Amino acid sequence: MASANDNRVIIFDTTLRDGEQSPGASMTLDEKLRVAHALAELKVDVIEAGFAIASNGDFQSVNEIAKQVKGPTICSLARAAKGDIERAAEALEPAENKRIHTFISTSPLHMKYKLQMEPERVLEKVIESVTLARKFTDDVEWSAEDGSRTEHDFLCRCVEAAIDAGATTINIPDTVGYTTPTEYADLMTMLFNRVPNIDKAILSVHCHNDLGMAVANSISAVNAGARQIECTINGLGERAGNAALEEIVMAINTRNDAFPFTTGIDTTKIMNASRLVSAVSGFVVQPNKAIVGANAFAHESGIHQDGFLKNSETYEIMKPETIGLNKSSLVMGKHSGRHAFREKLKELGFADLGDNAIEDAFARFKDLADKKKEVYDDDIVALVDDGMRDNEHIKFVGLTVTCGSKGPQTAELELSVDGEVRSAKTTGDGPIDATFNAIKAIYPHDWRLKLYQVHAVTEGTDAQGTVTVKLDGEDRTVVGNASDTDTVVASCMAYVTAVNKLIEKSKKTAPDAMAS
Ligand SMILES: CC(=O)SCCNC(=O)CCNC(=O)[C@H](O)C(C)(C)COP(=O)(O)OP(=O)(O)OC[C@H]1O[C@@H](n2cnc3c(N)ncnc32)[C@H](O)[C@@H]1OP(=O)(O)O
Ligand SMILES: CC(C)C(=O)C(=O)O
Repeated sequence: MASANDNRVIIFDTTLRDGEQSPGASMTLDEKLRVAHALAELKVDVIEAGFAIASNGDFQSVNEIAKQVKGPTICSLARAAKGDIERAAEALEPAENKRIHTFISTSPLHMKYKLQMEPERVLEKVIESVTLARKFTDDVEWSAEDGSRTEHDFLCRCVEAAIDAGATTINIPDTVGYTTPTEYADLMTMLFNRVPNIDKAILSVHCHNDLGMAVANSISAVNAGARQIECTINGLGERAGNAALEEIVMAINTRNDAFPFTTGIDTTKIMNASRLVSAVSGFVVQPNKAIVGANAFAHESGIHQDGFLKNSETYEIMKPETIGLNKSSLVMGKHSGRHAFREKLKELGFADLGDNAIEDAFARFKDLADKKKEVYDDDIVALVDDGMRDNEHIKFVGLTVTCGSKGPQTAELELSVDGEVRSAKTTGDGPIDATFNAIKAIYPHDWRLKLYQVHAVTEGTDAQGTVTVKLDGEDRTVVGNASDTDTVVASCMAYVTAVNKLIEKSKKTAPDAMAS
């Protein structure tokens, strides 16, 4: 086991206990098991699986995790109460490695108002609870709840008594996220200096984020000799949350010169764990969240994108693969420049576009970016394709539709196919369906309509309707866009654009023998 003499920091994950205490974050048994397996893959050292006395459901979760999840030590929380400790022991019974984590408040405020106990009674409870827990396992953690607001003399007495009673880990929580990095480090130093048997236990920290300092406080305590950090995925937890596991681990990993410690964490599993916890807890990760936010490895500004493309280290201090992300993303928006635009075009399969076509498309991209928050890949494909309409095999000539409640809805369509005008008159379930049927009658194909979307680009009854059509070809999906004040005409043109793209693509991929 790690001690203050070596640099290995124990990662104690409490996503399933303190994380689940976030209002609205309750998880089902199945969800908890999935998270526990993800935590084992991440190689956390300890999983606090729940608070066994809290409910039958919590008991069952701890018990199933203890049965099924191999690798990490499995832990249950318990108050300084016989029933809590016995229930925790029962739930943990099947675990290969089990820990009972018992706690009681030690600050004057908590003892007086919450527990309504004299300090001497609290001290007795510390000894009784740790002694009882040790009957079930050699691995007992004792926490001084509200430890950072506890009087030093009393804290030292409690810690010494807990270690004497058999606690192997001593946790000093900053329960209400009140401490500061320097103050918390000094508290650790004070304990190392004043508690005579402190070398017989690992000193642990558990920080809340009420002032946004949970990660800084945790690392500062490790600098002062603590060797266990209690944390959660995505910083989930009571109120403003707990210290975020991914931030702690990546701070140690990235700034090992400043924080010369190691953890057992497989960082490539971080993203997976983060996404899972977000999905099961329903707590969306904010886009600008460190490490796992959607923007943590995304660049939109032209100057940053240019620097990043020349050397990613100009704007990235970590490699996305380190946390299990495929790659960084270049987000295209109004702040993007030509370097990123060219790169995006290459990514989208337009590697052979000439300089003029790129300039032209870039100008149209900037116009679009002024109107839209983010320009998606499909938008870029559509605007490049719009500029290449010269390659059209099928051209729109004219359309008349009859619609209304008396039906049937009919479309009379004229298209020019490779220069020859063809027409068809068809019915359908509404004017759009009738029109699309007419296109199929003129140019028969099996391609499937994947998406049909209409939105107005201007206001009023004369608004331009922009239609997006996605067609699924044999090996490629294409998008066709078109705008017109007549939505049915725009729909027809968007569909025809998509058909033209699939014809172009199938020509390019056709074997020579067939082409000749
Ligand atoms: C800082 C933390 O995160 S601590 C963990 C917080 N997590 C939770 O509370 C989630 C699970 N909790 C629960 O399900 C319930 O609170 C239970 C089952 C534990 C207890 O429920 P109840 O018996 O109804 O008690 P209730 O929650 O209303 O009050 C807590 C009682 O525990 C006492 N208590 C609180 N902490 C401790 C402790 N560490 N050791 C002993 N007693 C404690 C309180 O003084 C209070 O006692 P009282 O009933 O004599 O006044
Ligand atoms: C029970 C302890 C560890 C806790 O969650 C806290 O003090 O925040």
